[in-house]
Amino acid sequence: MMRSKFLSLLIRAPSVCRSMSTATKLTTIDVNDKTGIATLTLNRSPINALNVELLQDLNESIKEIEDNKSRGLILTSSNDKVFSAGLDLNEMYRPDKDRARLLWIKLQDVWLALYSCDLPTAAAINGYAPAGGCLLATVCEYRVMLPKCRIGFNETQLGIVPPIFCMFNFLNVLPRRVAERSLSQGQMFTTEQALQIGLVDDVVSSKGEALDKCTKFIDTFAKVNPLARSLAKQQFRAADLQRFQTERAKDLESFLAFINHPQMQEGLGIYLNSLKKKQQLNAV
Ligand SMILES: CCCCC/C=C\C/C=C\CC/C=C/CC(=O)SCCNC(=O)CCNC(=O)[C@H](O)C(C)(C)COP(=O)(O)OP(=O)(O)OC[C@H]1O[C@@H](n2cnc3c(N)ncnc32)[C@H](O)[C@@H]1OP(=O)(O)O
Repeated sequence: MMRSKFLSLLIRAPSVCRSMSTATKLTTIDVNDKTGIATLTLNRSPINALNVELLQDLNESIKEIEDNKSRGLILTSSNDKVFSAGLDLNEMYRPDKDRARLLWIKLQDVWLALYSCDLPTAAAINGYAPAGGCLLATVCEYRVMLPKCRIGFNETQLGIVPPIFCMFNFLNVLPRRVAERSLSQGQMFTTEQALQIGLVDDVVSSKGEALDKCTKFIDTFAKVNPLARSLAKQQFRAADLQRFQTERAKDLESFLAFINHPQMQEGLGIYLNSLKKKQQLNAV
């Protein structure tokens, strides 16, 4: 009797989360001991702009989660309004050349690590996800998003050619025609539009609900052999990965040439200024 009561208490005990990363990092990992699923949280205040250090921490966290044999990976943000603002424009404006090179290499590494990740991946998009933010969300296999946010690749609106990995992500998620049009127009979608075109799988009203939906998605693989699942995923993605490896060095040089172009620098300065001005206007 005592034993069965003890057992039932154990069964009903709330799930316990273990933290795997140190507090000094710009990412945190929480592994739910009950589900075995790791939640990887972007934690660079104020807007999770992707600088060298955040990308480095993301790479290390993804590896840590894979090495610890988690059952799945959920990507989210600690900010309740912004999932990620994309690349940190300050790393590209009047750049330190070595850091700019490192920035792009680390972005490529993060994309590669998530695109080829052995685990099922899901994004709980709890805020705005422009450009690099959209890259992180769409590299995952499943997405849920909070209402009244925006997501998309706005690169062409900024005069930037979206790199090939943006195209791979969109082609995995959207019909080809929609992917091509939205990338070439630099469209930003509202949450509701994103749901309508299939850019996100579901809309939820809170971050907690987003994490629950992502957990449920990862649970759909519970009875599937992990090796078979992972190899099936690799099979779908192999051609993109091969093309990426062939073009990665050229992609890096194009990025560096592009951001070092005087016109691009002028445009970036104006854009950064307009973002700051927006805040000044809000304060008036
Ligand atoms: C085949 C071969 C091809 C090779 C390819 C070749 C070349 C490719 C070349 C280049 C590719 C470069 C790719 C770039 C991808 C990117 O990710 S670029 C980044 C795009 N991101 C944006 O445009 C987002 C802009 N920001 C916003 O829309 C809003 O800030 C927000 C995210 C919606 C948040 O709004 P919120 O109201 O909460 O905050 P604020 O707007 O007040 O911002 C706070 C603070 O942060 C500054 N800021 C905003 N975004 C960025 C950013 N991305 N980087 C750095 N700083 C940013 C903003 O200025 C405020 O600053 P403060 O006033 O000083 O506090």
